[in-house]
Amino acid sequence: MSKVGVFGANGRMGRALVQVCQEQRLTLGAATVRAGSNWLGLDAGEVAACGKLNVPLQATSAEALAKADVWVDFTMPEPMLEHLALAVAAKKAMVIGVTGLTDAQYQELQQASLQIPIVWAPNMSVGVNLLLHLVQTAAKVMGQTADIEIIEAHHRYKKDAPSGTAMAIGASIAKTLGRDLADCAVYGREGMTGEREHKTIGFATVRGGDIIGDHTALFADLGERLEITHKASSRTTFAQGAIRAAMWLQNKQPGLYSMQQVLGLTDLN
Ligand SMILES: NC(=O)C1=CN([C@@H]2O[C@H](COP(=O)(O)OP(=O)(O)OC[C@H]3O[C@@H](n4cnc5c(N)ncnc54)[C@H](OP(=O)(O)O)[C@@H]3O)[C@@H](O)[C@H]2O)C=CC1
Ligand SMILES: O=C(O)C1=N[C@H](C(=O)O)C[C@H](O)C1
Repeated sequence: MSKVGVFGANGRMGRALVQVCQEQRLTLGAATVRAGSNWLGLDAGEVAACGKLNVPLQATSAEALAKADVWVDFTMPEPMLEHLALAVAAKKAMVIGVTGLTDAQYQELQQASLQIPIVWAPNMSVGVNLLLHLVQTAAKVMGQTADIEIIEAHHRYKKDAPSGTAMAIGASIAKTLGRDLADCAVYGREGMTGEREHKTIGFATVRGGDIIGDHTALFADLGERLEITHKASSRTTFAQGAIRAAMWLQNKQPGLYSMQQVLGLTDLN
């Protein structure tokens, strides 16, 4: 069984990942935090409130990477790319949940996947990955006449917008309708915007409190509307998905794999 390593183990998702490793009796090989962090040396299990695991939080380094077989990263784009370079050098598999990547950053991730196996997904929950299929069916049936809007809500601490999941929903719908999301996306509206342009896909972002993550794809036509909504009520759902991906990566060849592949959802449509 692979030993799991967690980058950013003091973060919201980092702590959820340590908890899930403990619940599933997996071996947490190492857990890292940024160099100079106040959390250095604390026990990863105690920080995650799941009991002492005798895994001290350490700074990310080649030495730390050697302690696990597969590394999970829910940090931020820039540190994630630094972690990725270390993983490539050490030939370690990676599960990456970081969102808000620029095109150039995503291309770096793709390049790294020529050398190591990587799962990257903006949302690791089963429900959202199913939703990504359901919206394709809705788009096929209603997408030519309905107005399509994607609404997402997250906690006050979230740094990127729209969420990575909202972007993936938009991309999935646009692809089904033969549209280019870069051309048809509208990110928020203000002032005298004029009437809605029919073939656009709108995005609305809500930020507040401790909302874990809500996403709605709205297909609004004249006389009726369809709303497909997913609401996460715990970060555990994302962490369980990530750990499932980590186990799935065992003995995989280098490549960039999706959560759809991990969950066996690739031939639903
Ligand atoms: N794919 C999915 O299913 C999900 C994806 N996410 C994504 O995961 C990411 C993290 O979310 P969340 O856990 O809420 O965020 P947090 O802010 O709670 O955690 C971020 C972690 O990254 C570390 N970090 C940030 N900047 C740096 C840096 N420059 N160098 C080293 N470490 C750094 C933080 O360390 P420090 O405390 O020292 O700053 C912390 O450990 C986001 O991109 C989010 O969108 C979230 C949930 C689900
Ligand atoms: O930052 C978060 O919290 C989340 N981010 C992901 C995203 O940007 O889609 C997934 C999830 O909704 C939680």
